[in-house]
Formats: sequence, structure tokens, C-alpha cells
Amino acid sequence: MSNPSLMPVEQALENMLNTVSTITDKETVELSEALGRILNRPVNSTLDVPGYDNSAMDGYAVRSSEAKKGSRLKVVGVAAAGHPYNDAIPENGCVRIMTGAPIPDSVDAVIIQENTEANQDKSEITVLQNVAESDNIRRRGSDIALGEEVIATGTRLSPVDIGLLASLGIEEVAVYRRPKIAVFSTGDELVAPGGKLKSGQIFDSNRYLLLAMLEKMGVEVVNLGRLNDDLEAISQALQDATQSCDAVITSGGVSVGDADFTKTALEQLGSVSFWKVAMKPGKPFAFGKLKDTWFFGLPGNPVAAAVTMDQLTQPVLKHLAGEKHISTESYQATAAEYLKKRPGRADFQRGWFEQDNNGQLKVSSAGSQSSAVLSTLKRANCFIRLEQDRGPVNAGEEVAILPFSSLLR
Ligand SMILES: Nc1nc2c(c(=O)[nH]1)N[C@H]1C(S)=C(S)[C@@H](COP(=O)(O)OP(=O)(O)OC[C@H]3O[C@@H](n4cnc5c(N)ncnc54)[C@H](O)[C@@H]3O)O[C@H]1N2
Ligand code: MOO
Repeated sequence: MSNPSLMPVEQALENMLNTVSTITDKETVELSEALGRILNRPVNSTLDVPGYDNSAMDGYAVRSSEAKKGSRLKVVGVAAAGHPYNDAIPENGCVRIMTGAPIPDSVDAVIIQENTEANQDKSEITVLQNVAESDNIRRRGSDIALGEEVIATGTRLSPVDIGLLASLGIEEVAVYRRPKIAVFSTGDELVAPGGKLKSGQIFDSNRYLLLAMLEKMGVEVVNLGRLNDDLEAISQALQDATQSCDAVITSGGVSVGDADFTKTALEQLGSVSFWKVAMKPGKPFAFGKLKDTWFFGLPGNPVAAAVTMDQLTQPVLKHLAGEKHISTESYQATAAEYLKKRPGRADFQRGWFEQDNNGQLKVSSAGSQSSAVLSTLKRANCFIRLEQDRGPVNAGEEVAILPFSSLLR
């Protein structure tokens, strides 16, 4: 059933991830510039968080042994966030305390305001309920302890990470240099958007799609434009890209047609590790190297270019960029309809999934699965991932769905 000249998707990914090594250069960036950057070494806390025992509630700081139901305590002072109470507290005394305020010495609990009754001038309270030691106290270091690792190497910094770093007072972080990735498209028929189409011409959509996906990845992009189906021009562009780029991504010209020169150019100048993957769309994907620059030859059909960028190239570029913990979200969903599928290649069908009234995930086809039809990629919110050797899917069968990654949204 399988075509031996096509490499299974998992093997293609493994091959690339084992071949490509992570960038070694690092740099220091300020916190305000760090969003989406990848941490080059772990961040350990230089503080205890919280930095001191403090109150979780508005109420009264008390000695739990004295604050028994019915007992009366004298209010000897006030502690608020930013305004600690530093004096001694006499026997059967307590301190009015606000949320976030440091816990004064010699008390061990906070009784919430609702469990007390204050006299007219609020100089005394009556305890309405017992309180136990440590009640309503947020202990020093209970969130993060001094020295604890808070963010691991290889983490792509999220807004939450940025907030966490700020809470620790960290203003600079060590990150990997961003990879520099060149993109060009090939095809005599291609016209840049804004131009005028002559007979037999189409607009170059792939380059814009790929550049946008790369921008979302946070890499440095180099737009090398559109090239004619010309071996010399393509060879020159590939050589130019090796001067300064970590990787070059092309679209088109990797199939078997008379004008498919990209792969030929790479074979002459560098080396092709593999060509043709058992996936649909995306079969004529090529991977190789040109001097120190990695090469990803994506197919020309727009959906095949998008799928191979998302499913094959993205994980490898993340690895190149230093990102660890690269995972793909995948769920089981019930096929709402019959899905065509032939054994031989793993399908990444464009689907639309949603939850039905019972909370069950249902998925249906987004329409045409032709790799030339970009509009159904727009109408989809997931890929329906069907294994290489399986046949069609009947309505009601369970299938794997991959909700679109941030690159496609
Ligand atoms: N005899 C065979 N023919 C084809 C095979 C095959 O195995 N045997 N594979 C098919 C598959 S699968 C795909 S996908 C395409 C990929 O071909 P290429 O990568 O060589 O791409 P082109 O031939 O240059 O173009 C294919 C198609 O895509 C359009 N295109 C190209 N670049 C762009 C762009 N930047 N923006 C928008 N559209 C683009 C191009 O006009 C063609 O229509 O080959 C099949 N053929
Ligand atoms: O990559 Mo092609 O899509 O399978 O037409």
C-alpha cells in the first residue's frame, strides 16, 4: 500500500529534528522586548515570593490562642499594604489589617472582619468564630522560593512569563538570537499583488502567506521576492541566502515538471537529504543543506505550501530557534460525514470542528481538499489527520483533529 519512495511524515520530522541543531548565539534583551523570545538559560528566583508573611484578607491580626469565640481583643494599631505595623502587641491585643499588609510580629493568624463585631469607636472587637494558627496568612516564599527555577531554558516567553519575570524584579533575560529565514517563490506565472495579470498568470500568494507565518513565529524574515523558473536565477538566490541566513524556504519548483528547478539547483550546490513525503497535501517537499544554511523546498500549490510550513517546517524552525517542549494539540472528534481517503499518504484534510449539544467534538470537511484551493483553508479551523495507510472515514467514526496552530490563525 505504501509507496517506498515517499518518506512517512514522522520519519521526515525525526530526520530533520536530528539533523538541524539549535543556534548557539545568544543575546540579552530587556523585559519589554522579550515577548516571544526563547530563553537561553533558566531563570531562578532571586527572591522569596511573597517576600514577607502577609494577610490574605481584610480583618484583624491576632494570636490564635487568644482569639476564641466570645473573647474581646483591643485594637492597638493598623497595618495596610505598604504600611506595616512595627510596634509590640500587648496581651489580648490585635491589629486592624488589610489584604496584602505584612503580618506584625507576635501574631499568628488573621480573623476576617465578617467573623468579628467591633464596638462603636472600633477600639475593641468581639470574636464571633475561632481562628486557627496561620489562617488567612500568605507565607513568605509560599508562591516561589528563593533559588527556585521559575522558567526553563527553551521556553518561548509568553505574556504570563513576562509578568512573572517582572514580579521577580528581573529586567533583562538571556535569549537565543532569532534565526534569520529567507523566503522566495518561483514561477514564471507569478505576479506580485498590486500588479496586473496577463493571460496565464496568477498572483503570488505563497510568499505572502509564508512570510506572515514566519512573522508569527517571531523569526527574522528576509523577503527575496519572486524568481522565474530559471536554474541560474534560482541557484544565485540560493547562494545569496547562504551568505547571511540560517535557513531558506522556497515555494514551487520541487515537483517533476520541466520547469521545476529548485530541487535541481539545490542538488548542484548543496545536498538534498530527502525529497517527497507521504503526506497529502505536500508530497514534493524537499529538505537539504547549502553550506551552513538549511533548505526547505515547499510545494507550489498554496495549501501544500501552508501545510508543509505548518506541519514539517515549523517544528524544525522552533528547534533551530532553541524552543523546547514543541507539542502539537490533538483531539479525538467524531466525523460528522463520510471523508474520502486513499491509502498511501497521511492526509491533513481541512476540517471544521465544533462541540455539539452533548459537549462532544464533531468534525466535518471544510469543502474542496484540492491543494490549489486556498479558500477552504480559510473555511477550516483544524486539520483532520488521517493515517497513511487507512482508507475512507465513515460518518460516526473517531478521527484525530489538529486545531490550527497560531501560525494559521
Ligand atoms: N507528474 C506529477 N505532477 C505533479 C506531482 C507529481 O508527483 N507528479 N505532484 C503534484 C503535487 S502533489 C504538487 S503539490 C505540485 C507541486 O509542484 P511544484 O512544487 O513543482 O510547484 P509548481 O509546479 O511550481 O506549482 C504548482 C501549482 O502551484 C501554483 N503556485 C506556485 N507557486 C505559487 C505561489 N507563490 N503562489 C500561488 N500559487 C503558486 C502554480 O501556479 C501551480 O498551479 O505538483 C503536482 N504535480
Ligand atoms: O502537495 Mo500536492 O498537494 O499533494 O497537490
